[in-house]
Amino acid sequence: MGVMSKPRRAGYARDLADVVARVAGDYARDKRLCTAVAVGFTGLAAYAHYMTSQPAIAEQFHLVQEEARARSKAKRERRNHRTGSNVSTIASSAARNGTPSSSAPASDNEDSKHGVGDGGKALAEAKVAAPKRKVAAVDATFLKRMAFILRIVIPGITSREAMLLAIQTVMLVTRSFISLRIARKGGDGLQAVMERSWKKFFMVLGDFFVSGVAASVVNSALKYLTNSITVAFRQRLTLYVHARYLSNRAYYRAAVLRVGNLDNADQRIVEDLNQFCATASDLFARTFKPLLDVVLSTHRMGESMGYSGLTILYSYFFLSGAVIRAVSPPFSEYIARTQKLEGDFRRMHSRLITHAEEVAFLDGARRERDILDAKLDKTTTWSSFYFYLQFKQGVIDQYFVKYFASMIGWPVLAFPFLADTSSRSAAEIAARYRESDTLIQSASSSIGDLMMVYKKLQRLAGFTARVMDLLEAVDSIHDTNETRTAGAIEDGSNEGEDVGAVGSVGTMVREYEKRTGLGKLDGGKMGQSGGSGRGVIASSSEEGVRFSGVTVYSPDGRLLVKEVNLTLAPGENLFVTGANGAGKTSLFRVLAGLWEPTAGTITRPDVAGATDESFQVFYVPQKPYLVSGTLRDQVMYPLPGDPERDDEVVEALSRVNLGRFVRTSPEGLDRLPHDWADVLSGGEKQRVGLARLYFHKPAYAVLDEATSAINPDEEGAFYSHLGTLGITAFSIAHRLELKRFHHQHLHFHADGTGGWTLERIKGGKR
Ligand SMILES: Nc1ncnc2c1ncn2[C@@H]1O[C@H](COP(=O)(O)OP(=O)(O)OP(=O)(O)O)[C@@H](O)[C@H]1O
Repeated sequence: MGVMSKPRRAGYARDLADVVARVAGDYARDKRLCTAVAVGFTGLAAYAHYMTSQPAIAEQFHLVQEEARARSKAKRERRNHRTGSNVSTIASSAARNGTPSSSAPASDNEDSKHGVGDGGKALAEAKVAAPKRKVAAVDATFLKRMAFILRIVIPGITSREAMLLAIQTVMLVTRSFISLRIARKGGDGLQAVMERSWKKFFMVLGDFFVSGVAASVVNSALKYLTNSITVAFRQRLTLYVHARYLSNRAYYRAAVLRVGNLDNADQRIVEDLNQFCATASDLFARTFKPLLDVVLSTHRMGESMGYSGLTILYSYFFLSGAVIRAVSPPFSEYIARTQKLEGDFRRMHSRLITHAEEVAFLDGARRERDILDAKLDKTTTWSSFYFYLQFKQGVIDQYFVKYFASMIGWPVLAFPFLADTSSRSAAEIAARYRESDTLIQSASSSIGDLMMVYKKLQRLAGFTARVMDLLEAVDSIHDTNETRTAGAIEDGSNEGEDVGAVGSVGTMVREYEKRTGLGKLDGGKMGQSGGSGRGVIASSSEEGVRFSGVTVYSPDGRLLVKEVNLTLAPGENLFVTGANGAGKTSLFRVLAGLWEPTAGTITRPDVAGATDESFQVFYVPQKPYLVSGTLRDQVMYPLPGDPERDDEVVEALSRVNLGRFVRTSPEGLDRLPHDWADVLSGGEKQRVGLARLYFHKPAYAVLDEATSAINPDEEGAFYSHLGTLGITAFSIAHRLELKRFHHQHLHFHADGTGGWTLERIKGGKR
């Protein structure tokens, strides 16, 4: 290319300045537009300034910057220590900076509470050694996670989900072909008008009529299929989680013992899984269709106007896409955080519903409102910040993907026609121009859609992180429990019926971790519950229960009871006393297998016919749990209601003086109020607990202040009936009058040394 002469360059510059001045002048003459723009922009700028200068939102900017700094520092350090021993950098630097680590929010600190004596030390070591969870981002980790989740939601090529995806693929192809035909017919219609051919015009019209019908069916079908895929994915994934969350008491370990760092499990299972599935199935349609449209329209345009202009257009898209992705904030991570805040807010409302009566009695509405408002404030502050970032990013996205792209597309479209020296008729050129115009617009908007897929991907990555955290947590909680079950409790009676099915999934998760090198959650590695888990719970063919040197710590590491030795023959009732918080219930948590003893051995007999631990040691608390269901369901819980056993249910209810509930209600045992907890008085709730005990007739029952709200006159009859049913009672109580129904008395000193005394009760009767 020759060097341009000076006067020529000056001429071009003058022309350019002239064009700019004319465009500006033309714009300025459009008074209405200018006024609207000036007013709108001023309002927007004022609002944005007001929002971003709010201290809470300004604080968010600060925190996010700090986090980004901490993250890149951690990344650098990880690169330096590829061996991976020093992996807690994000958390520690975030903590130093006073910022939460989004990957393991708040719960990092909570974990340290689980340390228990030696066990606590082991936990701390496990925590340091455990690889840090990755933050949500569209990267290799995301792809591995997606591949893993997809294996769950699409279990095989003959599955319903695979079929649905196949039908959707065919529909998407059909939709693209219809679009092509409509573009061609648009050009043909113009040609018919220019040639003044009625016949051709009506043929085009007829074609539009048919294509329109086909397009509307296909469009609706695509929406329907996307929704169906969402539902099918959700069902698979939620069943998968339920199978693990509700086996081996994983829900208890997660909720009460905080194993697995699983916050807001309810929100994750109900909301996040659904959102993930909806985003994933939508993404498929939104990626596949534009991709196909681009390929097909490029091919068609290439035929009519050559490929060189298209190459320029596509290079532009490629480059601007890379730039947009580079300057985009980490929205995936922000979505995960939004979900967490929403979950926290929702949990506070659930608590209010659950404890409505206590709050009302205490007139705690004001305090509750403050708590709820504070949570709302956190959520809305974050959302305002998040949407502001989205707005800023949206301006860049819109301009480069939509408007600047059309500016490049136009000359690409027009040049080949401007330079056309062939003998084609004007009508034919107009028809092809119109067709190419439609195609280039559709290709540009498809590429725009594809570039915007990164946004969807970020959204998906955010939900994927939440979902994968959930899957890893339920798996790790389940696994530690499984190991414990296999190693410590030898009777195998607590194997749930679905454990087999779950086992294969557990293997999948482990394989996934091995393959990907992605670590489990810290809590999962800890292998602890209430104690450090050095003790053993064993079953034997001997009768009775024996505690040998049993030591129990609380989950927050306090010694509750040290080296308890105690043997109880069947039918020998134990009376347990001690100050509040002494550890009375905890000893029986250990007996029931909820917690592990830190040291010692608990031996309990194999109970014939017992299919679950809860049937060996039946727990009756001061405020029994009332399941959602009928009166029959209350008594038969945890078994499902079975009308064939109504006689037994009625007998149990009559024994605890609740027979009138059956007699006075027309629905009898089928009575189903909104919530039994609102219907029954405190004493009646306790009676339901006792009726449940009579119905199940377990070998052992822990009665934890179970008769505190019942007339003391009835307690003699109660203990005597337990004897008749062959139930051995461990009674935790503060009222010494109960002592006479027992044979041994265990007293906890509650002095921090784990001290206790055991005495035989003279003349204890049943
Ligand atoms: N999930 C838990 N996490 C942390 N600490 C716990 C947990 N469960 C119980 N504890 C603590 O363990 C200690 C013993 O609790 P436990 O319920 O055994 O007391 P208790 O003797 O039955 O008391 P009370 O007579 O008041 O019912 C208490 O200090 C309690 O705070």
